[in-house]
Amino acid sequence: MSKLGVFDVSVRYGKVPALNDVSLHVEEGERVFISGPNGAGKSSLLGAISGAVSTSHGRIEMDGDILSGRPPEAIARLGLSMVPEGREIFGALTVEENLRVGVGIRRDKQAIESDISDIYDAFSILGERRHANAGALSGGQQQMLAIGRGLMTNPKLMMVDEPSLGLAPNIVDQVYETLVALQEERGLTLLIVEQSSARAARVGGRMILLRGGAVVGDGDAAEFAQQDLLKEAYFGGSQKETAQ
Ligand SMILES: Nc1ncnc2c1ncn2[C@@H]1O[C@H](COP(=O)(O)OP(=O)(O)OP(=O)(O)O)[C@@H](O)[C@H]1O
Repeated sequence: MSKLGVFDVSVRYGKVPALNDVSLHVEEGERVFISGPNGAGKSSLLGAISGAVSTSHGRIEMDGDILSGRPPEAIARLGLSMVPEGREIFGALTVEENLRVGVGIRRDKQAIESDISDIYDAFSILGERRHANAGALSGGQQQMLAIGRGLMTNPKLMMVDEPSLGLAPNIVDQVYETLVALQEERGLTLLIVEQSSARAARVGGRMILLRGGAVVGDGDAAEFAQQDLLKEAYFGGSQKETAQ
């Protein structure tokens, strides 16, 4: 049984189709990048899995439990965590208050403090700034906080929507390095929206390419990066879709 199974899922916004019969499987402990041009349906896919977006067709399962039709809180309780695009941290709350926002759903209250200290170990800047308002953090620090908050529900599967967005390349390196280390430590399964095949190849993992609401590719991120480099060499920057 796969960790995550998406079976023929469609999403529509009124008359606008966003996903058309998408099927994919993610195995336990895998790191899978979802890539594709703007409007391909990447955020809609993550929204459908997390329960934030309704599906018009199909079925989604995690560890054999059917997620489709359940509200986001119930899906979070089953062990799925979502780090949204734009991070959605609470600027007027402190770093530590942000980390504690989602912990109400946890049953293992005694593990909360040790998880907070693990997050401060992984992202030391968050520990140093634990009493600062989150709104005063840099973009990279806010991304680290969003990931930290995503981990506070002790998920089995974490989805991260465009962690690179708006960050300088060296900060993106730092965010990914820690994300990969945390994944290995915790045996997490990761699904990450990442536009850059080159970046995904450097981090390493599998890549699923969406276009027009459909899966048009599934393989090693390094192969996609290679194809994008070739396309760029032949056609120049105008043909690039996933290379950056
Ligand atoms: N709330 C909404 N209402 C109407 N249409 C929407 C809504 N959200 C997304 N869409 C449309 O659904 C399609 C897929 O959008 P989605 O945001 O899932 O793609 P994406 O690959 O994540 O794009 P981006 O990289 O720009 O974030 C697009 O045509 C988009 O315009």
